[in-house]
Amino acid sequence: MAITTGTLYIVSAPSGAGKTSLVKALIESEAQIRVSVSHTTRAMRPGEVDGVNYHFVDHAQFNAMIERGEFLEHAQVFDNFYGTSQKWVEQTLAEGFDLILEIDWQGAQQVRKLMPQAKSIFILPPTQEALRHRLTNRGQDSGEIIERRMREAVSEMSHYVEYDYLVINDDFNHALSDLKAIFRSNQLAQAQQQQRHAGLLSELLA
Ligand SMILES: Nc1ncnc2c1ncn2[C@@H]1O[C@H](COP(=O)(O)OP(=O)(O)OP(=O)(O)O)[C@@H](O)[C@H]1O
Ligand SMILES: Nc1nc2c(ncn2[C@@H]2O[C@H](COP(=O)(O)O)[C@@H](O)[C@H]2O)c(=O)[nH]1
Repeated sequence: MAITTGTLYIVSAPSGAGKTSLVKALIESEAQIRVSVSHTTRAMRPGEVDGVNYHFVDHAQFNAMIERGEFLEHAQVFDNFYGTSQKWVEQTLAEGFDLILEIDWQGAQQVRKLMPQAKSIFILPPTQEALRHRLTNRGQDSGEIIERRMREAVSEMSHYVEYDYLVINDDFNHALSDLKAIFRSNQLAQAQQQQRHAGLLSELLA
C-alpha cells in the first residue's frame, strides 16, 4: 500500500440497521470525510444512480476486476457480489481525506488484514422487530428479499465483537451524535500524533 495520510473507517451493520442514513448525515457536516462507492452486481433500486450509490456492473465485469486484482476487498452478500476499488481507496487517503467503507463483516476482515490501522464501527438496530420494520418501510425490497436479509442479520450481528466501536441506532439523532464523537476523538488523536511527530522532527533538525 502507498503511504497514506487520511484515516480509513469501516462501517458495518445488518442490512436495514441504518448505516447508509447515518453515514450520509455524518458527512453532511464533515467536509474531511469521503464515503466509498462500491462495485456491485446487484440490480439498481428505484432512485439509485450509477456511480453515486454504487458502480453497477455485471458478473463478467466484476470477475474481470477480481482477476486484475483491482479490489481491496470483495465478498458475496446475500445473492450479490460487492467490492471496493483499491486504487480509489489509496488515492482518497493519499489526498488526505478520511474515508468510510460501508461493507459487510467479510470485507471488514479482509481490510483489517491489509490495513490493521483501520478503525471499525458496528451499528446495531435496537431490536430485530425494528430492523424488519425499517426494511419494510424502506419499501425497496420484496418480501422474499427482506426475509433473506432478516435471516442473514443474525449471522452479521454475531461479528460485532470484531469491531472497535459499537453504536446502537435506536434514536437516530442519538446514534448520529455517538458516531460523530467517534470520528472527533480519532481526528483529535491523529492531530496530537502529528504534533508530536512535528515536535520530534524539529528537535532532530535543531
Ligand atoms: N434510527 C432510526 N429510526 C427509524 N428508522 C431509521 C433509523 N435509522 C434509519 N432508519 C430508516 O431505516 C431504513 C434503512 O436504513 P438504511 O438504508 O440507511 O440502512 P442500511 O443499513 O444502509 O441498509 P443496507 O445495508 O441494506 O444498505 C431507511 O428507510 C431509514 O430511513
Ligand atoms: N464486502 C462488501 N460489502 C458491501 C460492499 N458494499 C455494500 N456491502 C454490503 O452489502 C450489504 C447490502 O447492501 P445493499 O445496498 O444491497 O442493501 C450492505 O449491508 C453492506 O454491508 C462492499 O463494497 N464490500
